[in-house]
Amino acid sequence: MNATDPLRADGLYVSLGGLPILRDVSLRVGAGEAVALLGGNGSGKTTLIRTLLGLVPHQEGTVELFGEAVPGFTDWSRVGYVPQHSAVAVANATVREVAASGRLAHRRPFQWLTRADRMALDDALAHVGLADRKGWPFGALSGGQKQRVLIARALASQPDLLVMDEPMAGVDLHSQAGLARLLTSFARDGLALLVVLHEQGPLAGMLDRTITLCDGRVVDPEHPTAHDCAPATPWESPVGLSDPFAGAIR
Ligand SMILES: Nc1ncnc2c1ncn2[C@@H]1O[C@H](COP(=O)(O)OP(=O)(O)OP(=O)(O)O)[C@@H](O)[C@H]1O
Repeated sequence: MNATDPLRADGLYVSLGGLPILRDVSLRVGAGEAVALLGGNGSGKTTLIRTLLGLVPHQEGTVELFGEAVPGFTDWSRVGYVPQHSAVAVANATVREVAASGRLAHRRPFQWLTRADRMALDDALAHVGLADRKGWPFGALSGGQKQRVLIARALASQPDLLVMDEPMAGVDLHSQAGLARLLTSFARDGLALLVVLHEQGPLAGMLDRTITLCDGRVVDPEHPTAHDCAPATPWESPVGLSDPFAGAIR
């Protein structure tokens, strides 16, 4: 265990709207480590990463980024965050403007982009294969392209820790494989990665560990059945029809 791990959380409890959402959650991500956060719908994955980034307050426990307690941590240029793209609505901004917001923690307010800013931006957009879409309105992109812009935004900050919430959602298989190769090379250079996934998919080969949440708790890999968190069974029609619209009035 290293006191300056990019990310550490111990004994986190979080409630929202009076309901317990996270219970006694502890985890760490070391430099160069790639960790996947798995779990069913509503198990608390998004709440956990938002708590780790100080966006949701925790009632008990501790969070540390690079050895500094959250809240109180200030060096946000070291942290990249890719939210679910559906959570971002900036229809009138261009692709470049959205990606440039990833450089804010490096810059003074109201200053032009420096050469270093422009190079980091161009690199990030090239990495996600969107260099030729710089001037497009963000709102005109497909869901998968938006997701890639948000990844570029996080990469533009040249982070030491990258936290991603379902980055592959809506991204086509070819781009997923490209992103997996990119993240593998960044991890080799020391990037710490925490990524929420529904399935490991193309990232499986680069993951060092997985952490599974069930009902707001980390599932103990030694006793995985301690809570009833079997994967959800496929949806079945109550009348036994395989096509959910088969009984609709036409
Ligand atoms: N602001 C809120 N107020 C009350 N309850 C909330 C709030 N945000 C989330 N929750 C609840 O917390 C639980 C965990 O939600 P969360 O979004 O963290 O799960 P998740 O594992 O990311 O789910 P999914 O895979 O479907 O995205 C859910 O039951 C959700 O309804």
